[in-house]
Amino acid sequence: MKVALIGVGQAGGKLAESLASHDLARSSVTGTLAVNTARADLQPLHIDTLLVGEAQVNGHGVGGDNELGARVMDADATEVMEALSGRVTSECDAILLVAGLGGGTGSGGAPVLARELSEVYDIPVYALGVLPGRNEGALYQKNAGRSLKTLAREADSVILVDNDAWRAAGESMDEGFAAVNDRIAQRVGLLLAAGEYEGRDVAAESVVDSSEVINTLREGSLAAIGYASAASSEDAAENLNAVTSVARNALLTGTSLPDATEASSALLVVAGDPDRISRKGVESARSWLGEETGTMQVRGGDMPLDSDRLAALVLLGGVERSPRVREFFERAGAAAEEVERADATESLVSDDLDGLL
Ligand SMILES: Nc1nc2c(ncn2[C@@H]2O[C@H](COP(=O)(O)OP(=O)(O)OP(=O)(O)O)[C@@H](O)[C@H]2O)c(=O)[nH]1
Repeated sequence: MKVALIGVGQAGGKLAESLASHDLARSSVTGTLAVNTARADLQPLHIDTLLVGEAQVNGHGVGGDNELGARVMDADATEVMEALSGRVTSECDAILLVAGLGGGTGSGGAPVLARELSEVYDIPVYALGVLPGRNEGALYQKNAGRSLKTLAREADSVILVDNDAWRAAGESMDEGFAAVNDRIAQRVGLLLAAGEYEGRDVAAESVVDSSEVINTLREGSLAAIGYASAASSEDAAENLNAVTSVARNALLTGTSLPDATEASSALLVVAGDPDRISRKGVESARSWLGEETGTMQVRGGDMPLDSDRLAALVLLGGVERSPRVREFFERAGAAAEEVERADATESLVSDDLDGLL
Protein backbone atom coordinates (compact mmCIF):
# COMPACT_ATOMS: atom_id res chain seq x y z
CA MET A 1 0.00 0.00 0.00
CA LYS A 2 1.60 3.23 -1.12
CA VAL A 3 1.17 6.30 1.05
CA ALA A 4 2.35 9.88 1.35
CA LEU A 5 3.42 10.49 4.92
CA ILE A 6 2.94 13.77 6.77
CA GLY A 7 4.14 14.30 10.33
CA VAL A 8 2.57 17.24 12.17
CA GLY A 9 4.16 18.61 15.36
CA GLN A 10 7.06 17.13 17.28
CA ALA A 11 5.72 13.62 17.89
CA GLY A 12 4.35 13.53 14.34
CA GLY A 13 7.73 14.44 12.84
CA LYS A 14 9.61 11.86 14.89
CA LEU A 15 7.12 9.12 14.11
CA ALA A 16 7.06 9.98 10.41
CA GLU A 17 10.85 9.75 10.38
CA SER A 18 10.86 6.34 12.14
CA LEU A 19 8.29 5.05 9.71
CA ALA A 20 9.91 6.43 6.55
CA SER A 21 13.24 4.86 7.49
CA HIS A 22 11.81 1.47 8.51
CA ASP A 23 13.06 -1.36 6.28
CA LEU A 24 9.59 -2.67 5.53
CA ALA A 25 7.93 0.69 4.92
CA ARG A 26 10.57 2.40 2.82
CA SER A 27 9.31 1.25 -0.58
CA SER A 28 5.69 2.02 0.34
CA VAL A 29 6.24 5.68 1.13
CA THR A 30 6.02 7.99 -1.89
CA GLY A 31 7.13 11.06 0.02
CA THR A 32 7.48 12.36 3.56
CA LEU A 33 7.12 15.83 5.06
CA ALA A 34 7.33 17.01 8.67
CA VAL A 35 5.34 20.18 9.37
CA ASN A 36 5.81 22.10 12.60
CA THR A 37 5.62 25.53 14.20
CA ALA A 38 8.82 24.88 16.20
CA ARG A 39 12.07 25.26 14.27
CA ALA A 40 14.10 23.41 16.91
CA ASP A 41 11.92 20.29 16.59
CA LEU A 42 12.40 20.16 12.82
CA GLN A 43 16.18 20.57 12.85
CA PRO A 44 17.19 17.04 14.02
CA LEU A 45 14.93 15.27 11.51
CA HIS A 46 16.36 13.48 8.46
CA ILE A 47 13.23 13.98 6.37
CA ASP A 48 11.95 17.01 4.44
CA THR A 49 10.52 19.68 6.72
CA LEU A 50 8.31 22.74 6.52
CA LEU A 51 8.08 25.45 9.17
CA VAL A 52 4.62 27.00 9.47
CA GLY A 53 3.19 29.88 11.49
CA GLU A 54 6.37 31.97 11.40
CA ALA A 55 4.31 35.15 11.27
CA GLN A 56 2.42 34.20 14.43
CA VAL A 57 4.91 32.29 16.62
CA ASN A 58 8.27 33.03 15.04
CA GLY A 59 9.44 29.39 14.99
CA HIS A 60 8.87 28.83 18.72
CA GLY A 61 5.94 26.39 18.66
CA VAL A 62 2.43 27.02 19.99
CA GLY A 63 3.10 25.89 23.57
CA GLY A 64 0.30 23.36 23.84
CA ASP A 65 -2.37 25.77 22.54
CA ASN A 66 -4.18 23.62 20.00
CA GLU A 67 -6.61 26.36 18.99
CA LEU A 68 -3.59 28.41 17.94
CA GLY A 69 -2.18 25.28 16.26
CA ALA A 70 -5.38 24.97 14.21
CA ARG A 71 -5.42 28.68 13.29
CA VAL A 72 -1.79 28.64 12.19
CA MET A 73 -2.31 25.57 10.02
CA ASP A 74 -5.40 27.13 8.51
CA ALA A 75 -3.51 30.32 7.69
CA ASP A 76 -0.63 28.41 6.05
CA ALA A 77 -2.72 25.64 4.49
CA THR A 78 -2.00 26.72 0.91
CA GLU A 79 1.74 26.56 1.47
CA VAL A 80 1.48 23.13 3.13
CA MET A 81 -0.73 21.75 0.36
CA GLU A 82 1.75 23.00 -2.24
CA ALA A 83 4.64 21.33 -0.45
CA LEU A 84 2.64 18.09 -0.32
CA SER A 85 1.51 18.04 -3.91
CA GLY A 86 4.68 16.42 -5.28
CA ARG A 87 4.58 13.78 -2.55
CA VAL A 88 1.02 12.65 -3.11
CA THR A 89 1.63 10.87 -6.42
CA SER A 90 -0.73 8.97 -8.72
CA GLU A 91 0.62 5.73 -7.19
CA CYS A 92 -0.66 6.63 -3.72
CA ASP A 93 -3.43 4.48 -2.23
CA ALA A 94 -3.84 6.78 0.77
CA ILE A 95 -2.41 9.71 2.70
CA LEU A 96 -1.20 9.12 6.24
CA LEU A 97 -1.08 12.02 8.71
CA VAL A 98 0.84 11.38 11.92
CA ALA A 99 0.48 13.49 15.08
CA GLY A 100 0.59 13.50 18.86
CA LEU A 101 -2.91 14.64 19.86
CA GLY A 102 -1.99 16.05 23.28
CA GLY A 103 0.20 19.02 22.28
CA GLY A 104 -0.63 22.10 20.24
CA THR A 105 0.68 21.94 16.68
CA GLY A 106 -0.15 18.30 15.87
CA SER A 107 -3.34 18.36 17.90
CA GLY A 108 -4.73 21.47 16.24
CA GLY A 109 -3.01 21.16 12.88
CA ALA A 110 -3.74 17.54 11.94
CA PRO A 111 -7.55 17.92 11.79
CA VAL A 112 -7.15 21.05 9.63
CA LEU A 113 -4.86 19.22 7.22
CA ALA A 114 -7.16 16.18 7.16
CA ARG A 115 -10.00 18.44 6.04
CA GLU A 116 -7.90 20.21 3.40
CA LEU A 117 -6.50 16.94 2.01
CA SER A 118 -9.94 15.28 1.88
CA GLU A 119 -11.25 18.19 -0.14
CA VAL A 120 -8.45 17.96 -2.72
CA TYR A 121 -7.71 14.22 -3.04
CA ASP A 122 -9.97 11.27 -3.84
CA ILE A 123 -7.87 8.74 -1.93
CA PRO A 124 -8.53 8.07 1.77
CA VAL A 125 -6.88 10.30 4.35
CA TYR A 126 -5.85 8.32 7.42
CA ALA A 127 -4.34 9.61 10.64
CA LEU A 128 -2.10 7.92 13.13
CA GLY A 129 -3.01 9.71 16.36
CA VAL A 130 -1.02 9.38 19.58
CA LEU A 131 -3.07 9.60 22.79
CA PRO A 132 -1.27 11.01 25.84
CA GLY A 133 -0.41 8.58 28.63
CA ARG A 134 -2.55 8.61 31.78
CA ASN A 135 0.12 10.48 33.76
CA GLU A 136 0.35 13.37 31.29
CA GLY A 137 -1.33 16.57 32.49
CA ALA A 138 -4.94 17.74 32.13
CA LEU A 139 -4.14 20.08 29.23
CA TYR A 140 -2.78 17.15 27.17
CA GLN A 141 -5.90 15.06 27.89
CA LYS A 142 -8.23 17.93 27.04
CA ASN A 143 -6.33 18.76 23.85
CA ALA A 144 -6.34 15.13 22.75
CA GLY A 145 -10.07 14.77 23.42
CA ARG A 146 -10.98 17.79 21.30
CA SER A 147 -8.50 16.91 18.60
CA LEU A 148 -9.63 13.30 18.31
CA LYS A 149 -13.28 14.28 18.10
CA THR A 150 -12.50 16.55 15.15
CA LEU A 151 -9.95 14.29 13.50
CA ALA A 152 -12.36 11.35 13.58
CA ARG A 153 -14.79 13.47 11.60
CA GLU A 154 -12.31 14.91 9.10
CA ALA A 155 -10.14 11.83 8.40
CA ASP A 156 -11.35 8.54 6.93
CA SER A 157 -9.97 6.66 9.92
CA VAL A 158 -7.75 7.41 12.91
CA ILE A 159 -5.42 4.61 13.98
CA LEU A 160 -4.95 5.19 17.69
CA VAL A 161 -1.69 4.75 19.54
CA ASP A 162 -1.85 4.88 23.33
CA ASN A 163 1.37 6.21 24.82
CA ASP A 164 0.79 3.84 27.76
CA ALA A 165 0.52 0.80 25.49
CA TRP A 166 4.05 -0.46 25.97
CA ARG A 167 5.18 1.45 29.02
CA ALA A 168 7.88 -0.37 30.95
CA ALA A 169 8.73 0.28 34.60
CA GLY A 170 11.73 2.55 35.21
CA GLU A 171 11.81 3.89 31.66
CA SER A 172 12.41 7.62 31.10
CA MET A 173 9.86 9.57 29.06
CA ASP A 174 12.21 9.66 26.04
CA GLU A 175 13.01 5.94 26.27
CA GLY A 176 9.28 5.30 26.46
CA PHE A 177 8.64 7.41 23.35
CA ALA A 178 11.44 5.72 21.43
CA ALA A 179 9.98 2.29 22.28
CA VAL A 180 6.49 3.35 21.17
CA ASN A 181 7.85 4.89 17.96
CA ASP A 182 9.78 1.70 17.08
CA ARG A 183 6.81 -0.52 17.68
CA ILE A 184 4.51 1.69 15.67
CA ALA A 185 6.98 1.84 12.78
CA GLN A 186 7.17 -1.95 12.77
CA ARG A 187 3.39 -2.42 12.81
CA VAL A 188 2.51 0.26 10.29
CA GLY A 189 5.58 -0.64 8.19
CA LEU A 190 4.39 -4.23 7.92
CA LEU A 191 0.83 -3.15 7.16
CA LEU A 192 2.00 -0.93 4.28
CA ALA A 193 4.43 -3.54 2.95
CA ALA A 194 1.82 -6.33 3.16
CA GLY A 195 -0.37 -4.69 0.54
CA GLU A 196 2.62 -4.19 -1.77
CA TYR A 197 3.96 -7.71 -2.13
CA GLU A 198 4.92 -8.40 -5.73
CA GLY A 199 7.03 -11.55 -5.44
CA ARG A 200 6.26 -14.83 -7.19
CA ASP A 201 6.00 -18.42 -5.96
CA VAL A 202 2.92 -17.91 -3.81
CA ALA A 203 -0.75 -18.17 -4.66
CA ALA A 204 -1.76 -14.58 -5.40
CA GLU A 205 -5.20 -15.02 -3.83
CA SER A 206 -3.74 -15.68 -0.40
CA VAL A 207 -1.62 -12.50 -0.37
CA VAL A 208 -3.21 -9.50 1.31
CA ASP A 209 -3.69 -6.39 -0.84
CA SER A 210 -4.29 -2.75 -0.06
CA SER A 211 -8.03 -2.88 -0.79
CA GLU A 212 -8.38 -5.17 2.24
CA VAL A 213 -6.70 -2.61 4.45
CA ILE A 214 -8.93 0.14 3.03
CA ASN A 215 -12.09 -1.95 3.46
CA THR A 216 -11.18 -2.83 7.04
CA LEU A 217 -10.60 0.82 7.93
CA ARG A 218 -13.83 1.86 6.17
CA GLU A 219 -15.94 0.19 8.87
CA GLY A 220 -15.57 2.90 11.49
CA SER A 221 -13.76 6.05 12.43
CA LEU A 222 -11.23 4.74 14.98
CA ALA A 223 -8.80 1.86 14.50
CA ALA A 224 -6.01 0.00 16.30
CA ILE A 225 -3.12 -2.15 15.15
CA GLY A 226 -1.47 -5.14 16.85
CA TYR A 227 1.51 -7.37 16.21
CA ALA A 228 3.32 -10.40 17.63
CA SER A 229 5.88 -12.90 16.36
CA ALA A 230 7.22 -16.30 17.41
CA ALA A 231 9.70 -18.96 16.35
CA SER A 232 8.34 -21.57 13.95
CA SER A 233 9.10 -25.05 12.70
CA GLU A 234 10.13 -25.80 9.08
CA ASP A 235 7.04 -27.92 8.66
CA ALA A 236 3.76 -25.98 8.29
CA ALA A 237 1.79 -28.85 9.86
CA GLU A 238 3.65 -28.29 13.11
CA ASN A 239 2.88 -24.56 13.16
CA LEU A 240 -0.85 -24.62 13.90
CA ASN A 241 -0.28 -23.44 17.45
CA ALA A 242 2.39 -20.95 16.43
CA VAL A 243 -0.07 -19.23 14.07
CA THR A 244 -2.97 -19.18 16.52
CA SER A 245 -0.82 -17.98 19.39
CA VAL A 246 0.81 -15.11 17.46
CA ALA A 247 -2.67 -13.96 16.40
CA ARG A 248 -3.85 -14.09 20.05
CA ASN A 249 -0.80 -12.20 21.28
CA ALA A 250 -1.09 -9.60 18.53
CA LEU A 251 -4.61 -8.79 19.72
CA LEU A 252 -4.34 -9.33 23.46
CA THR A 253 -0.90 -7.94 24.27
CA GLY A 254 0.48 -6.33 21.14
CA THR A 255 -2.03 -3.67 20.15
CA SER A 256 -1.50 0.05 19.93
CA LEU A 257 -4.66 0.53 22.00
CA PRO A 258 -4.75 -1.92 24.91
CA ASP A 259 -8.16 -3.52 25.58
CA ALA A 260 -9.48 -2.53 22.18
CA THR A 261 -11.08 -5.88 21.57
CA GLU A 262 -14.47 -4.79 20.25
CA ALA A 263 -14.39 -3.89 16.60
CA SER A 264 -16.59 -3.56 13.52
CA SER A 265 -14.06 -5.26 11.26
CA ALA A 266 -10.70 -6.99 11.49
CA LEU A 267 -7.83 -7.91 9.21
CA LEU A 268 -5.38 -10.68 10.06
CA VAL A 269 -2.10 -10.69 8.14
CA VAL A 270 0.12 -13.70 8.74
CA ALA A 271 3.71 -12.93 7.79
CA GLY A 272 6.40 -15.50 7.22
CA ASP A 273 7.79 -18.13 4.90
CA PRO A 274 4.76 -19.47 2.94
CA ASP A 275 6.02 -23.05 3.46
CA ARG A 276 5.77 -22.57 7.21
CA ILE A 277 2.29 -21.02 7.39
CA SER A 278 -0.27 -23.53 8.66
CA ARG A 279 -3.52 -23.01 6.70
CA LYS A 280 -5.50 -24.67 9.47
CA GLY A 281 -3.85 -22.32 11.94
CA VAL A 282 -4.82 -19.30 9.83
CA GLU A 283 -8.44 -20.48 9.59
CA SER A 284 -8.73 -21.06 13.28
CA ALA A 285 -7.00 -17.75 14.13
CA ARG A 286 -9.45 -15.90 11.86
CA SER A 287 -12.49 -17.42 13.46
CA TRP A 288 -11.09 -16.77 16.94
CA LEU A 289 -10.46 -13.13 15.97
CA GLY A 290 -14.06 -12.74 14.81
CA GLU A 291 -15.43 -14.17 18.07
CA GLU A 292 -13.11 -12.14 20.25
CA THR A 293 -13.84 -8.80 18.56
CA GLY A 294 -17.52 -9.49 17.92
CA THR A 295 -17.40 -8.95 14.16
CA MET A 296 -18.39 -11.15 11.25
CA GLN A 297 -16.11 -9.15 8.97
CA VAL A 298 -12.71 -10.74 9.35
CA ARG A 299 -10.48 -10.34 6.33
CA GLY A 300 -7.20 -12.12 6.00
CA GLY A 301 -4.14 -12.71 3.90
CA ASP A 302 -0.48 -13.61 3.94
CA MET A 303 2.63 -11.52 3.71
CA PRO A 304 5.42 -13.75 2.35
CA LEU A 305 8.69 -13.06 4.16
CA ASP A 306 12.02 -14.81 4.11
CA SER A 307 12.21 -15.61 7.82
CA ASP A 308 12.25 -18.55 10.20
CA ARG A 309 9.75 -16.74 12.43
CA LEU A 310 6.01 -16.29 11.98
CA ALA A 311 4.24 -13.05 12.77
CA ALA A 312 0.67 -11.82 12.96
CA LEU A 313 -0.51 -8.32 12.29
CA VAL A 314 -4.04 -7.47 13.37
CA LEU A 315 -5.80 -4.35 12.14
CA LEU A 316 -9.08 -3.49 13.85
CA GLY A 317 -11.55 -1.07 12.26
CA GLY A 318 -14.32 0.64 14.24
CA VAL A 319 -12.99 0.32 17.80
CA GLU A 320 -14.97 3.31 19.07
CA ARG A 321 -17.10 1.20 21.44
CA SER A 322 -14.04 -0.26 23.17
CA PRO A 323 -13.66 0.34 26.91
CA ARG A 324 -10.29 2.02 26.28
CA VAL A 325 -11.81 4.65 24.01
CA ARG A 326 -14.68 5.32 26.41
CA GLU A 327 -12.26 5.67 29.31
CA PHE A 328 -10.13 8.10 27.31
CA PHE A 329 -13.07 10.36 26.43
CA GLU A 330 -14.22 10.38 30.09
CA ARG A 331 -10.70 11.37 31.13
CA ALA A 332 -10.55 14.08 28.47
CA GLY A 333 -13.96 15.46 29.52
CA ALA A 334 -12.95 15.61 33.20
CA ALA A 335 -9.64 17.23 32.20
CA ALA A 336 -11.47 19.91 30.20
CA GLU A 337 -13.45 20.84 33.33
CA GLU A 338 -10.28 20.86 35.41
CA VAL A 339 -8.54 23.18 32.93
CA GLU A 340 -11.55 25.51 32.91
CA ARG A 341 -11.58 25.63 36.73
CA ALA A 342 -7.84 26.35 36.76
CA ASP A 343 -8.33 29.14 34.20
CA ALA A 344 -11.10 30.66 36.34
CA THR A 345 -8.85 30.57 39.42
CA GLU A 346 -6.07 32.17 37.46
CA SER A 347 -8.27 35.05 36.37
CA LEU A 348 -9.19 35.54 40.07
CA VAL A 349 -5.57 36.22 40.92
CA SER A 350 -4.77 37.89 37.62
CA ASP A 351 -2.93 41.23 37.60
CA ASP A 352 -5.15 42.30 34.71
CA LEU A 353 -8.08 42.70 37.11
CA ASP A 354 -8.38 45.70 39.35
CA GLY A 355 -9.44 44.94 42.93
CA LEU A 356 -12.47 46.75 44.37
CA LEU A 357 -10.73 48.32 47.33
N1 LIG B 1 4.76 8.23 20.96
C1 LIG B 1 5.34 9.42 21.07
N2 LIG B 1 4.68 10.42 21.66
C2 LIG B 1 5.30 11.61 21.77
C3 LIG B 1 6.61 11.84 21.25
N3 LIG B 1 6.93 13.15 21.50
C4 LIG B 1 5.88 13.69 22.14
N4 LIG B 1 4.88 12.78 22.30
C5 LIG B 1 3.54 12.98 22.85
O1 LIG B 1 2.90 13.98 22.05
C6 LIG B 1 2.15 14.88 22.84
C7 LIG B 1 2.72 16.28 22.69
O2 LIG B 1 2.77 16.58 21.36
P1 LIG B 1 4.03 17.22 20.64
O3 LIG B 1 4.08 16.55 19.31
O4 LIG B 1 5.23 17.18 21.49
O5 LIG B 1 3.54 18.72 20.53
P2 LIG B 1 3.39 19.60 19.22
O6 LIG B 1 2.32 19.06 18.37
O7 LIG B 1 4.74 19.75 18.61
O8 LIG B 1 2.84 21.00 19.80
P3 LIG B 1 3.56 22.20 20.54
O9 LIG B 1 4.84 21.69 21.13
O10 LIG B 1 2.57 22.63 21.55
O11 LIG B 1 3.79 23.24 19.48
C8 LIG B 1 2.26 14.40 24.26
O12 LIG B 1 1.11 13.65 24.56
C9 LIG B 1 3.49 13.52 24.27
O13 LIG B 1 3.37 12.49 25.17
C10 LIG B 1 7.26 10.77 20.61
O14 LIG B 1 8.38 10.84 20.11
N5 LIG B 1 6.57 9.58 20.54
